[in-house]
Amino acid sequence: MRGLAIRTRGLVHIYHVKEHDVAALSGVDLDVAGGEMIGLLGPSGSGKSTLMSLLSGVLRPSAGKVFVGDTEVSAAPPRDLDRLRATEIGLMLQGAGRNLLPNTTPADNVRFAQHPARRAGRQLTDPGELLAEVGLAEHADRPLSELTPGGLQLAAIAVAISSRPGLLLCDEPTSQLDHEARDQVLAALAKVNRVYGTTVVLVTHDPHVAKVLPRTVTIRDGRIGGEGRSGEEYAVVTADGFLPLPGHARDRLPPGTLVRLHEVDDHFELRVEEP
Ligand SMILES: Nc1ncnc2c1ncn2[C@@H]1O[C@H](COP(=O)(O)OP(=O)(O)OP(=O)(O)O)[C@@H](O)[C@H]1O
Repeated sequence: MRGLAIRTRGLVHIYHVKEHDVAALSGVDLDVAGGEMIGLLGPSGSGKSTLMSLLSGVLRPSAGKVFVGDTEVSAAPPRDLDRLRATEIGLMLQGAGRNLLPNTTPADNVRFAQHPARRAGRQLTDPGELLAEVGLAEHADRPLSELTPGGLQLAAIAVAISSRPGLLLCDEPTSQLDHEARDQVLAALAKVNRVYGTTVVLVTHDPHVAKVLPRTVTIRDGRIGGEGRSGEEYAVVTADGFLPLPGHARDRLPPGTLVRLHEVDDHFELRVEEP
């Protein structure tokens, strides 16, 4: 039962588009302990999917480093990345269908997904057992077309964990599901995390999902804009000493506002200098 830790330092990613460059991430320092389950939150376009692609080695950062366990993903040669994704990093793309082969069954999908891990010499769990773990025992050999949207998402989870990876990355696993299906998907992910110690990182826009996660990290404008721990919101000091303001404070403290940081007994106070 080993979950892989994540460490990113000074992570920058720039997309080069024809006429201009887009800075999707502008210096992300993120630490996730092995065996944690965290949510990545943030407005559309803030850089969450880019961060997931960098963690899985699908993209290489423009600058900075990504470590997953002992592997420096940001510097690993393609062959090592292929092996890592076949065995140690499970990736669930947004939309169940993108993770599944159509016109087949959940069991066929898991079996197919296990090929690369089998070639890498990994000991593998029986597809039926994996599907039972996520709650799909009765649907293992049914055509995918008979599954509900929630069932398809559970099948996608089984595919993503088919090699028993140490890290599971899920992009919006509960989007477009009704409440019951959302809770089943969340329960399946929590089980993978709890029973196998797999580190789980999931992107979500759903406040309900964010609320039930022990830790959330909010990405804003390509940086870590804050963290939530058991429902409490925190700002996070960056490696170079910056402190991003939480969204609600930003509205009241426009750029250029002068503030003073006072140390008072055992805490700090932020005082706004009146113009
Ligand atoms: N392939 C690409 N080429 C150019 N720009 C891109 C590309 N992918 C993302 N971007 C830009 O990078 C920034 C971050 O995008 P990203 O998809 O990582 O954000 P996101 O937080 O995942 O958004 P969403 O919640 O809408 O999925 C955005 O400005 C986006 O337009």
